[in-house]
Amino acid sequence: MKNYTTLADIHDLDGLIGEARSLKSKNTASNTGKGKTLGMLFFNPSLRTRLSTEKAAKLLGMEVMVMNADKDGWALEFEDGAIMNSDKAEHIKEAAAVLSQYCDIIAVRAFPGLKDKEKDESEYVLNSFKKYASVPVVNLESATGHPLQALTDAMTIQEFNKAEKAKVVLSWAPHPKALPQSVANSFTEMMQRLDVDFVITNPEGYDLDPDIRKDVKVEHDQEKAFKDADFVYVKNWSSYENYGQILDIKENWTVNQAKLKNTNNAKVMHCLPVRRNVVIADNVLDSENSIVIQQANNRTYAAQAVLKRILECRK
Ligand SMILES: CCC[C@H](NC(=O)CCC(=O)O)C(=O)O
Ligand SMILES: NC(=O)OP(=O)(O)O
Repeated sequence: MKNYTTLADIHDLDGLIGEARSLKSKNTASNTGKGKTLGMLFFNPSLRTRLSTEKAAKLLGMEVMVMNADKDGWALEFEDGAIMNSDKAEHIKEAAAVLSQYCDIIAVRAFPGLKDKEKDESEYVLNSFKKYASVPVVNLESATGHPLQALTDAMTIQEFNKAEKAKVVLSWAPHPKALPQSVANSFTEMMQRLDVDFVITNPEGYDLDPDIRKDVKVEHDQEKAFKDADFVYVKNWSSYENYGQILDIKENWTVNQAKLKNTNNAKVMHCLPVRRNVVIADNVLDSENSIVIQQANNRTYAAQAVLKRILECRK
């Protein structure tokens, strides 16, 4: 594994999930990454990704450097050939080349602007780092995907599944802000690689990118979708077809205990952070149905397995 920027970088999914679960059961440090440095750049906030990936790197014996690139770094120019006479102080060409001298792996978080679909879908930040860095690049959530989260989610479903073929439902839920489709996109891609019965439920106007959901069933009636579900993965995303917009939805899509009545006593998942009583009600998050904390714990081991594969590939 050279880079980990999309789920296409995973060629042996069962093996990678197995490695993550094995690392979790051992939970001991190793020297795989001794003398190596992970550099993490955050252009947006984080709790889980920042701390779990740092822990993962340190469990491998790596040094870690973290930077709030949006606050502490120079404003970066990503356009090739730009005449840099305005507010951008440094070109990604120099920034990525210099970082490649300090770090053995560069990891980047850069959310979409949600204003220009084409620009966001170009993944210009992540792909510029891939183009101009001379070391592997890891996606800590980008404009269109969150592959570390999706690997974690697959590992968690495998850990908790009791059904021969689990029914997994990705359910939209409301949110006061316009959020990326990234987590929902990567979860949707990942569920298509697992042997599960996968359904997406969202209001009209919130269908995800058809190139990502392909022929996955989309049910605009949340109650119908929840019937016999073993896992309900809850996440907000802004409209894709009315790009970046929040639409006026009359029905109540907040996931509460009453909505789980027709499920198969479903386990409820969310990548976190979660807006309580807007996205998911307290009576779900504080119940046995919720596995969001166990899910967040798995971020460390998913990241450790990915970093380990990248380091082993560099030997
Ligand atoms: C891992 C999730 C990161 C991000 N979530 C948010 O930006 C939530 C922010 C908020 O609730 O104010 C998202 O939805 O992609
Ligand atoms: N799920 C996730 O990526 O959380 P953070 O945004 O806190 O890193």
